[in-house]
Amino acid sequence: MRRISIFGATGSVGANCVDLIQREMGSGAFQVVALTGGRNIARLAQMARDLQAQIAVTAHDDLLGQLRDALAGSGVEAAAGPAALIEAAQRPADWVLSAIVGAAGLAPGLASLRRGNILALANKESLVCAGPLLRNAAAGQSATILPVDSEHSAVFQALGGENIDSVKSVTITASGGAFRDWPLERLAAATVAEASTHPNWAMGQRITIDSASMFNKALEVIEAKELFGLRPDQIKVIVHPESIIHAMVSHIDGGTIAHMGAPDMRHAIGYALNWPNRGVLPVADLDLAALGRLTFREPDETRWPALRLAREVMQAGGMAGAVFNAAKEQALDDFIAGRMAFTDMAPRVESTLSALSAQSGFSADPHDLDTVLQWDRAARQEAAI
Ligand SMILES: NC(=O)C1=CN([C@@H]2O[C@H](COP(=O)(O)OP(=O)(O)OC[C@H]3O[C@@H](n4cnc5c(N)ncnc54)[C@H](OP(=O)(O)O)[C@@H]3O)[C@@H](O)[C@H]2O)C=CC1
Ligand SMILES: CC(=O)[C@@H](O)[C@H](O)COP(=O)(O)O
Ligand SMILES: [Mn+2]
Repeated sequence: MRRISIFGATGSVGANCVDLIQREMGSGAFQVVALTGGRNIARLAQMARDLQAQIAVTAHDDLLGQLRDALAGSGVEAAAGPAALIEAAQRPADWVLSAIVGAAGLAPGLASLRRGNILALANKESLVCAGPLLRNAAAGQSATILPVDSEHSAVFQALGGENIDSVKSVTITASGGAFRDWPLERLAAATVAEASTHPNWAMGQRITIDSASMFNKALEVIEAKELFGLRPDQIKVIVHPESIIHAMVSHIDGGTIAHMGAPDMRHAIGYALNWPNRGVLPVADLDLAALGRLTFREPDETRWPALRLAREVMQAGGMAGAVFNAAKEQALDDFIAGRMAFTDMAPRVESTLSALSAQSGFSADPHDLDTVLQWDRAARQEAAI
């Protein structure tokens, strides 16, 4: 029996995980400790009831009353606010899913690693902001970070525990997102609704827009560096519109191992949930003959400047990742609110990186949570319109 907690249970990744757990209810395989959410109180309470969680936590203090009412008579504890999220992360558990969106996922994920749990990490932003902090926390407690992001789960599986020294390069695939085939001159007028439609994956709105701008892939390149200890020049991106191959690991002996599967996050989540074993998952089998062919193309960095920015961020090191992510989150907020054009997001992130680098370089200590959060705040302020 595995004790599990899900941070960001009400989101797209969280709900996929809840779906997998629900299918096992009654088998005694899992005991649910904590489920957390944000504003979707009805969904959080229903999940907590269905999974008989010990505690349900909303990130928002002002929603505690609503959550308590929704859980009345269920026996599930209710709590609210950032401190309650940390307290939930510190509860004894064997496996914790980090699926809050954005840098807000960093502190609970860190608290969970410091408790020595297995952290199944969908929240790529925390590695981009504070990779060394998380890696140190994991090493100090003999805790494990398991990738849940589909490309990184694919790399992990393709590596199969082999020595990273035998790896020549790692290629992660990019669908190209909503605007892959749009004429460049149309992009400035792209609407939020248009950017919020993904060709292959069903995901939350923020990551879907990040796929269209390729900021998602930019974050993932940095995530790959932090997770696998790769040099920046070893990490490649290729546009693969079908999203069937998720990543490829190329070895020094000329062999390349590709990981393939239907674009369904329940594979990567379920792989982490069953690790180090494998279990049957509700994921469609591949039918390659029906697919007919798989296609690939080089990413065009005029269309997707975020990829160049990711390389510059890795080169700069230190707090550049935290600034990059925070500026991107702010620009995304402004795009979603209608204050910024789609094509202004990357220039805004670039100018924020330049401004903060000019002030003090990026050389602060990335091993300290408060310092990371200070840089995050400064970057949001600088990036805001
Ligand atoms: N969706 C996908 O398939 C994939 C997602 N990822 C990564 O996984 C993470 C989650 O993505 P996704 O599921 O799409 O996101 P969603 O927007 O669907 O869900 C986000 C979750 O985080 C909660 N939340 C939002 N803001 C806060 C906050 N400030 N504090 C605490 N909780 C908060 C939401 O609560 P509520 O909705 O109740 O307000 C919800 O539970 C992201 O880091 C993303 O990059 C990685 C690979 C694939
Ligand atoms: C499912 C997943 O892992 C997403 O991060 C996905 O990769 C997004 O698709 P893009 O390749 O369009 O960014
Ligand atoms: Mn991904």
